[in-house]
Amino acid sequence: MIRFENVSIAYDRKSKPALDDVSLEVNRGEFVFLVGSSGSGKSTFLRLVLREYKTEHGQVYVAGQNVANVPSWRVPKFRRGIGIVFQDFRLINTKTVFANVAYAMQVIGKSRAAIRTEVPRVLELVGLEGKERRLPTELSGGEQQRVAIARAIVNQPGILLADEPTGNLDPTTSAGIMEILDRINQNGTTVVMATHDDDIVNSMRKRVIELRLGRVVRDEARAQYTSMMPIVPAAATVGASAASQGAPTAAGDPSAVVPSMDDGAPQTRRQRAVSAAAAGGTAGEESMPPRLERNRGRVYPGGTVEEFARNGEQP
Ligand SMILES: Nc1ncnc2c1ncn2[C@@H]1O[C@H](COP(=O)(O)OP(=O)(O)OP(=O)(O)O)[C@@H](O)[C@H]1O
Repeated sequence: MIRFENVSIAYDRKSKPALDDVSLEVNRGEFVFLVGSSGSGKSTFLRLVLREYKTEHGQVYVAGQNVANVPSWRVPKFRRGIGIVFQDFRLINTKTVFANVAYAMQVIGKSRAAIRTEVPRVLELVGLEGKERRLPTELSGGEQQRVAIARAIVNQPGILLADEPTGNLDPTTSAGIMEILDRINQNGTTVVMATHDDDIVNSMRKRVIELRLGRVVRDEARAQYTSMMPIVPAAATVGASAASQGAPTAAGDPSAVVPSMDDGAPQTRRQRAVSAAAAGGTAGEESMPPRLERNRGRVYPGGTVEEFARNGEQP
C-alpha cells in the first residue's frame, strides 16, 4: 500500500537528511506505529506519503502509484485516498460537528443525499451520536479528535495517517481514540500512526518501525517501544545503568534511547516513574511543569526533558 525505496530527503542543502535511505513497505490493511525521538523523521515520512514534498533520492509508491509522477493538478484527487489526523485536531471552530465532517464531502462534490447518510454513520462509528450540533469549542479534546477522525474517514480512504493523534490527550481518552483507530483498521483501512507514546504502542502490540536521525533502526511485528531514557535516581548515572543492562549508552548520541529493563521487558513511562519513586528518584510524574510534561520522553541534544525539568530549565 505504501512503499519507500531508498528514500532520502533534506529540507535544505546544509542540513542533515530528515530521511536517509529509507526502504520499507506497509501492506494493505496493516496497522503500523512509526516511532522515534523528536526530529527522527516521522512527520517527514507522513508528508512524503501525502506528496507534500518530493524525494531527492529514491521513490515513494502509494497504492501502486509513484507519487513523483502525480502531476500537481492531480494531487488533491490523489489525497482523497488518504485520511489524516493531527495532534491539534484542526477543526473549523465556527462549524458544527456535523458541518465539519460534511465539509470534507462537500469539497469533493458529494451529493446532499450521500452526506445525509454518511456523516451520521461515521459520527456513530466514532461515538459522537447526539453531538452533531455542537461546536468544537463545546467538546472535550477527545471528542474533538473523534470529529477529526470522522472527517478523515468519511470519504472512505484506503490509508489513514495519524501524526501524534493522542499527543494532547490524557491516557484514558487516548485509549478511547486508539480503540477507534483499531476499529477503522479492522474495517480494512491501512493505518500509519506516528507517536512518542510508548504506553500506547505497548498496549496495542502492532508493527513498530523506529526511526533515528532519519534512518530505520528497527522494524518489528507485534513489538514494544521504549520512548525515553529511564527515570533513574539522581545518584545513578545513565551510563552505569545502560552498561549493566548491556544496552547502548546515550552518551555522545542525543537520539539514543536506552531501554529500561528489569525482567527483560521494556517498561512503560508509568512503570518507570513508579520504579524511580520506589528507588527514591526525584523526577516524579507530578513534579513536571505542563510544557515539559507534554514533551516527556523527548530527547534533546542537551539531555532528556526530565533532566531539564530537574535543572529547572526549558529545552
Ligand atoms: N520545514 C522544515 N524545514 C527545515 N527542517 C525541517 C522542517 N521540518 C522538519 N525539519 C527537520 O527534519 C528533521 C525531521 O523532522 P520531523 O518533523 O520529520 O521529525 P519528527 O520525528 O516528526 O519529530 P517530532 O516528533 O518532534 O514531530 C528534523 O531534523 C527537523 O528539524
